Amino acid sequence: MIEAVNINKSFDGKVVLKDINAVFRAGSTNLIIGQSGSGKTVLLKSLVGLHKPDTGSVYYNKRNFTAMSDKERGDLRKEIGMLFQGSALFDSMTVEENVRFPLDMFTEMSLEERRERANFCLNRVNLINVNHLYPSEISGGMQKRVAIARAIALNPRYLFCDEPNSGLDPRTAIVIDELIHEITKEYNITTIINTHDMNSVLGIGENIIFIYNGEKYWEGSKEEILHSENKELNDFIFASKFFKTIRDRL
Ligand SMILES: Nc1ncnc2c1ncn2[C@@H]1O[C@H](COP(=O)(O)OP(=O)(O)OP(=O)(O)O)[C@@H](O)[C@H]1O
Repeated sequence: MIEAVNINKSFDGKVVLKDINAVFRAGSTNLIIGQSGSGKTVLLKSLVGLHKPDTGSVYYNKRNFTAMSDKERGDLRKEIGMLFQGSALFDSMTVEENVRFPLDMFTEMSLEERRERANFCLNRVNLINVNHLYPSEISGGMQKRVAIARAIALNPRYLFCDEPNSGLDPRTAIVIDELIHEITKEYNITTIINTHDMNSVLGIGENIIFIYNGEKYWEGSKEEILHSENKELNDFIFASKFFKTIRDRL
C-alpha cells in the first residue's frame, strides 16, 4: 500500500498539486486520471521521489518515504518497478539484456541465475524466442511486454506505469492493460497507472483518482465512474461521444 498525505507542490509560485490525499492498495490497479496538465505526472513523480513535495508525506507500507535518508530511499527504490511512456528500452541491448539490466545492476546473482530470471519474466509476458532480437526488430506491443518483463525482474512490491498503452492500437492496449492487471493480482503489487485512456479506466480501473487542476476531485471504481454526479469528472469522461452514448444507454 502507498499513501499520499497532504501533498502540495508548486513550481515558481505556480501551484501544481493541492493537498492531495490518496491511498493506493496492494493487489489493485490504481489509476490516476485527469486532463493534460492537471498534475498527474507531477503526482506520480512525487510518489516515487523524483519530485520532493513542498509539504506532505508519502508512505510505502507505513514507511515514511519522504523522511528517509538518500540511502534508505535508494534501498526502497529496489522494490519499485517502473514502466515509462514509450517503453524506454535500451536500443543497443537485446531483449534479454534489457530484462537482465536491473538484475545486472542491483543483484549478486550469477549470470546463469540472471538469465534464468530474465527468461522467466519474458515467459510470463508471453514472449518466447525473441531474446536475441533488438527493440527495433519487434513491434510496439512486444516492446511494452519487454518493458513489463524488465519492470518485474526484481520482483517489485510497487509498480508505476506512466501512460502504459500510449502509441498502441486499441486491441494491443487492452492486452497490455490486462497483463498489468494480472501481474498486479498474481504478485500482490501496488500498481499505480497514469492514464488518459477511458478503455483502461473501464477495463482495469479498480481504484480511480481524478485530478482536476492539481486537486483530487473524485475517487471511485470503474463501476461507479459512469454514474458520477461530479461535473468536472463528467466533462472529462464524456468529452468522447462514444462514452456519452454508453452513459445515455445506461
Ligand atoms: N519541472 C517542472 N517545472 C515547472 N513546471 C512543471 C514541471 N513539471 C510540471 N510542471 C507543470 O505542472 C503542471 C502539471 O503537469 P503534469 O506533467 O503533471 O501534467 P499531466 O496531468 O501529467 O499532463 P499530461 O497528461 O499532458 O502528461 C503543468 O502546468 C506543467 O507545466
